[in-house]
Formats: sequence, structure tokens, C-alpha cells
Amino acid sequence: MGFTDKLRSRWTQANSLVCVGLDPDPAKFPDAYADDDDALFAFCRDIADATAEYACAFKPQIAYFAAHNGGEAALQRLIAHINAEHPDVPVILDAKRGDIGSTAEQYAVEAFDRFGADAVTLNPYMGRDSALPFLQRDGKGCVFLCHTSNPGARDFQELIVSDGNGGGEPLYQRIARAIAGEWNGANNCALVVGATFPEELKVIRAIVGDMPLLIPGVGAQGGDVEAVVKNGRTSDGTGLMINSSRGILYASMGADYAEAAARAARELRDAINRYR
Ligand SMILES: O=C(O)c1cc(=O)[nH]c(=O)n1[C@@H]1O[C@H](COP(=O)(O)O)[C@@H](O)[C@H]1O
Repeated sequence: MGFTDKLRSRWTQANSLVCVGLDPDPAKFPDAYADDDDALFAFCRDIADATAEYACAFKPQIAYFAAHNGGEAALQRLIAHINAEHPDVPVILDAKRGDIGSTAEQYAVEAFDRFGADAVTLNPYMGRDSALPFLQRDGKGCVFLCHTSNPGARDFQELIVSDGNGGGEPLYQRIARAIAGEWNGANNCALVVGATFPEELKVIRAIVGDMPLLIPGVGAQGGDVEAVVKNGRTSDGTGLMINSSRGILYASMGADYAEAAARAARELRDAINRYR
């Protein structure tokens, strides 16, 4: 099953719009993993196993693995573990790739063949040819940055660009329109919209119809769940992958870290479902 269908069926099956972010930071690991050479893999495996029931997707962030010697091998094993043990839960590799076509081709091999992800986050700044190696992969998802969650999102993403007919619109809206239109021929695109910009989320939803949206920024970054769900859901009450990383991973730094992560994921699911 391709990424989009897998995600849609998971939304219904698990009755959850929670995306569990896997951003492992050894400085915050519980004592049990203090001297463990395999801690990156083992900690994330425990979190994935504890939270899978409440997850519509997992999103490992590649920098948190690649920053460490042996970290990429740990990421590869982690995704293989999720694919084997939780095959209904899609994996989005958060790598924010984007480059000229020949290099993008290698990044597509990295995300889909080496790491075995169902989808990858991409930066659309370099244009459609830079996205083609990903868009052309049968059944794989392409999750493009549209309006990000950070304060600097306004620096470029809200600049007014000409529409060619004497009018103008903010760049993020142009991105949403282009990706929902000509880039989405295989129906495998999604967009990243920060939870910290709920008004922009509403505008983006109106532009893109039922396209899935990945929403980081609730929890540690302060985004409001009610505003996100009300402004971002589709008419059937789905359409969103609402990500929390630190809020789930480090719900407890004690021996109960896995139970605490499960509780945090369940509570986020329930908070979201109240407004669907
Ligand atoms: O593409 C992303 O996932 C992303 C886009 C964005 O605009 N903001 C953002 O925070 N993210 C990622 O989402 C996660 C947010 O983590 P927490 O703030 O700990 O929940 C991190 O992995 C970020 O790299």
C-alpha cells in the first residue's frame, strides 16, 4: 500500500492524528541508557513500541541520528523494526532534502531504499525538477515545507510574489497551490504547516482540499491543539499528522519513560479528538 493510502487507513484504524516524532537526544535519555552504545536505537525502539497504538505516523529526524558515529545504522535498524513490528504505521523520514535532479536522485535512494521510509520531508525551494526523483517514486510520499513553525518562517515564506496577472500572494500560498496542483499528479504530496501559525493553516487548507498536512509545533513549541484541529481538519475530521517529539520522548526521564511516552501520546490523541 502506498503512503497516502496507508496514512488514510491508519487515521481510521487507530482513530488518531498523532505523529510521534523520534528526535533522540542522548543528553535527555533515562539512566538505563547512560552507558549503552546502542542507546539511540534501543531508546527509540522502546518509544515506538510504547506509542505505536496511538500513532498515525512516526517521524524520525535524521540529524539526531547522523550527528553521532554509527547513528545512521541505528536509524536504519529503527525503521526496519517499525516496518516489521508496526507495519500499519507509515514512517516519514524528516530530512528536508532538495537539490539538483542528479543529487536528489541519491537522496531518494537514501530515504526510500537505504532507510525504507514511506515518505520524506522535502524543501521545495529549488523547484519542481529537484522534487521529481521523489515524486516519481511509486507509492512513496513527498512532504513539502510550506509554512514552517519557527519564528523566521515569516522572513521569506510570507513575502508577496506576483501572480503574473497584476496581483500577488504570499510565497507559502503559491507553494501550496503549485504542489496541490501540478506537482501532485500521483496524489502522493503532503505539506508541512507549523502549529504556531493557525490562521495560515486555515488558508492553506482552503487551497489544498483534502491533501494531508504534517503539523509540527504543538507541545514544546507552544502551538494550540484546538486551533490546529479546527483550522486544519478535512470535512471527514482527518487530514492532519500532528507531530510531537520532545513532548512524547521526554515525558519522563525516569525508569517509566516508555509508559510516560505512551500516556503523552494517548493524551495528545484524546485532546485532538475532542475537536475533530
Ligand atoms: O519538517 C518538520 O518536521 C518540521 C518543520 C517545521 O516547520 N518545524 C518543526 O519543528 N519541524 C520538526 O518537527 C519536530 C518538532 O519537535 P518538537 O518541537 O520537539 O515537538 C522537529 O523534528 C523539527 O525538526
